[in-house]
Amino acid sequence: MTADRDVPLAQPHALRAAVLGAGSWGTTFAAVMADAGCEVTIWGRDEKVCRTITEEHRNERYVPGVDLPAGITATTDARAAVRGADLVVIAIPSQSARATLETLRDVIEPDAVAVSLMKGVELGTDRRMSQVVAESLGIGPERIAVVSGPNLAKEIAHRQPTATVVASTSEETAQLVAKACASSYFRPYTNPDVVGVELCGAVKNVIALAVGISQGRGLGYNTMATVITRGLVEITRLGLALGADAETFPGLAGMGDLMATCASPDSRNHTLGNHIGRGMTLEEAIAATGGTAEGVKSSRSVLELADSLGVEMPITHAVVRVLHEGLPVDDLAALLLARPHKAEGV
Ligand SMILES: NC(=O)C1=CN([C@@H]2O[C@H](COP(=O)(O)OP(=O)(O)OC[C@H]3O[C@@H](n4cnc5c(N)ncnc54)[C@H](OP(=O)(O)O)[C@@H]3O)[C@@H](O)[C@H]2O)C=CC1
Ligand SMILES: O=C(CO)COP(=O)(O)O
Repeated sequence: MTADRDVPLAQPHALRAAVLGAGSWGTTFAAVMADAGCEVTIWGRDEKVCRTITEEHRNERYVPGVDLPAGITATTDARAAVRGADLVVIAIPSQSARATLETLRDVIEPDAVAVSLMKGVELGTDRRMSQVVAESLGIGPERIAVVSGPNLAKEIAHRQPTATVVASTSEETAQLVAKACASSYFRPYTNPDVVGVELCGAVKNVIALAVGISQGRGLGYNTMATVITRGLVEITRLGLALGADAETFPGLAGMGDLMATCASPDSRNHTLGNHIGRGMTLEEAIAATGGTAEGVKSSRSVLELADSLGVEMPITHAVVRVLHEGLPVDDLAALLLARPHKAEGV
């Protein structure tokens, strides 16, 4: 059995964490870890954002209206943030992870654990983020964890309760990271299935784009339920081809996150899809959405990965055709349904 396992709530402790990324999830996860008793330093690119986090305990640009724990500091010096950190948490767009982490390879502590919060697949290499982290920081899988689940930052920033999955091939590492983020409103479960948990996080963004596009075209809940359900099937198919555990897909990182992202108007992927469905160009939709919608780029790398394994992903394929190959949005539904008869199932 490798399903999500229960983890007792952590006692406060003083792990030192560096969070790379002062965006909505980096800032929110920093607050989660501070609430769990960690000493947290955020690295951000914007001097003003860093100053207001440290001095006013606010990040109005990315987490408006939220008072952050007073102990969190922020700096524009990534190397200073990482030096001495027990945990290096990465919350920047997936496509920028490799370049950023390579500059920190020589300062990360020899026993530090890297924690990926990113939900994407690298373009050009089709690597999952834990693979990018391993290659760019030069560390083994036992020092890497992935955190993924139904974790819309805006809700968590307001301390609304949710659960998540901490995945690592090392149970010790998974437990460490789970304890570093466990609180009364944030409930981690551990899972050794890094491949499955990461794929779920990356591909659900693509499925949320498809749901958003359908809704933007005025299609209803039957269509939404069909896309979500068949979306989970194609995520599962890809995951199994990559050696993931079948039990991960109906869990928090799979069905849980898929539901949250496809249903919430706060999801950037869902929102961006909606803009496309209403007739915006991709550039207009990206600008109107703001923030990182990972599915736009990862739709292509996920499809490449699937093609390389001979795995069919019709919804992902349709999203790629609409976003990147000029297929009119009105043809999306037809493309999803115009497939030869097959029995239901993976
Ligand atoms: N928001 C959410 O609810 C959740 C997000 N995630 C995942 O977390 C990751 C980060 O997302 P999120 O925080 O929401 O994104 P945001 O768009 O809110 O913030 C992105 C952050 O990354 C920085 N950044 C942007 N481009 C680069 C670059 N080229 N190099 C280095 N830093 C860069 C931004 O800095 P600047 O402000 O200077 O541009 C900003 O600090 C994504 O993979 C996302 O899928 C996972 C779970 C929940
Ligand atoms: O991953 C998320 C929720 O778990 C956030 O989704 P978006 O990136 O679409 O906002």
